Amino acid sequence: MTHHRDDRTVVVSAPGKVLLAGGYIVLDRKHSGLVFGLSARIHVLAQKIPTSAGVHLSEIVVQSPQFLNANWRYGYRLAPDGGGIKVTQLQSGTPVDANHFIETTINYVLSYIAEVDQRRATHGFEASSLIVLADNDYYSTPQESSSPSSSDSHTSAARFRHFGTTLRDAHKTGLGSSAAIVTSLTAALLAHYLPRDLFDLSTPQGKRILHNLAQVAHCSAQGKIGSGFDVASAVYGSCLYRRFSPALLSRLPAPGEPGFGPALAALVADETEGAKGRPAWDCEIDKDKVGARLPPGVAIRMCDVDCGTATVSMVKKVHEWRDANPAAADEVYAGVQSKVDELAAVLRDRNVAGITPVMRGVRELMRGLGKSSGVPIEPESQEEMLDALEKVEGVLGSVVPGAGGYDAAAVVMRDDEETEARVKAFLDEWSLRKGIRVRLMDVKGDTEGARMEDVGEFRSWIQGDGSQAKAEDKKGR
Ligand SMILES: Nc1ncnc2c1ncn2[C@@H]1O[C@H](COP(=O)(O)OP(=O)(O)OP(=O)(O)O)[C@@H](O)[C@H]1O
Ligand SMILES: C[C@@](O)(CCOP(=O)(O)O)CC(=O)O
Repeated sequence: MTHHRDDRTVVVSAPGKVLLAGGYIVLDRKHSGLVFGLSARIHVLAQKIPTSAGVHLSEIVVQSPQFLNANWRYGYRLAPDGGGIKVTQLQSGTPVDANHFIETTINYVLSYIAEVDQRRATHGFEASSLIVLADNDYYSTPQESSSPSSSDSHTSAARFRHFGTTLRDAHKTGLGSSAAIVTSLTAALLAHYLPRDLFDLSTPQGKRILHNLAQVAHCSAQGKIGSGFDVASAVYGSCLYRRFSPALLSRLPAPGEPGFGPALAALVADETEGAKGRPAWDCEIDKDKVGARLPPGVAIRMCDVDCGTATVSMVKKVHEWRDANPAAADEVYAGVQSKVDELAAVLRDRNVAGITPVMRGVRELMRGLGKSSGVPIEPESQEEMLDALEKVEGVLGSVVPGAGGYDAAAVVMRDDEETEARVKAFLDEWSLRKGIRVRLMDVKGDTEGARMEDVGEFRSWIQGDGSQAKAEDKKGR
């Protein structure tokens, strides 16, 4: 097997998201949503698997060391007739749950790479190891488990907690783990296997490739139900987002089918045509309308409510109501859209006094949409809590973000220790009084999207002696 000089050791991270305003309406291309990236990131480390001389491995191993039984091994082969690279999960020993998001992403990304880098068609892919490390706020921490991840010899162990459960039993906090993992895994594979002239995350072209490919993989894994705002913010960070036409993906053959590889590469490169002969990717990702930073002294924080919400059925019910009541729906959707635009404007213009009235307006309209459609977008329990929370000194506004429901709540508040202490005290008291568990997470709104990380910070996760990482680390800067 030929050694590819490009099989670099890399770490890429992508942020979680919070859709502050525009839930439901952003599913319709006529409208847009205001999404912020979060400081909680999912990191993926990609490295070669060291093998002894003469030993040839042909697999990709993915590990998520913060969870039990979270190791997946994949084999891959070239499918005939341009079907791309077909990936299959290999099982040995204890059966492992399939990880649909990871398997689909590897399938799409290897197929893309084989298409754009012709050397791969002849030499194939060397074995690689991918390690997924999620910032702790993605999951509620079980009270009984506070043990650090893996062995204490890992310097980054405290930073990436072991959750003491399988992924299936983990309690997500709703920060968009699937979009962040699909995005960081896509970028890590691209950066590991491709030379820099074909993929460089620091360039606009690199970000476009990452965005288009991650959207396609995420949509496929998710069953094409989302607007894609979460992948857009995982790549670009905070933005005003208008979705792409759903028809864009409809002509792509399924992985393994004849013509899949070339069709995927053309779609990612945006060489296919959409409506009226325009490029197929018609999404709009506007960072200028949101501003490069939050107003000084203002933070977006998240409260973990530790309950789940069934987003898919909520979307279905809202759409049923909209289809049955088009005139009323148009009016509510237009109202929400004007609040989306106003909120983006007050944040961009650093108009701190303007935040409270606009956010109240967002809540009122979303509550109305929920009541009309019979969907608990801002359920009474959340309404009561947010009303009380907004009375805490330093809180500027709050909202049940995204699809709403019983998941996390977002709070826009003064970014100082006194306000944080007051909010924490309020949530402690509220939890006690209501017999629930609500807590302020460490995560904050952050405008940056996917980025290459310093490999040196992840040295303890590198297999072998880490010397390759040291060399790459120097090269990368
Ligand atoms: N740390 C991880 N390691 C491996 N896979 C993960 C990890 N975190 C999430 N995933 C993948 O993402 C899936 C969760 O995606 P799902 O869309 O249900 O949640 P989400 O994106 O966090 O939802 P929300 O938008 O409500 O925040 C998991 O089933 C798994 O496939
Ligand atoms: C309801 C919807 O508009 C937002 C869902 O957001 P979240 O997953 O609850 O953060 C769906 C979507 O845009 O994909």
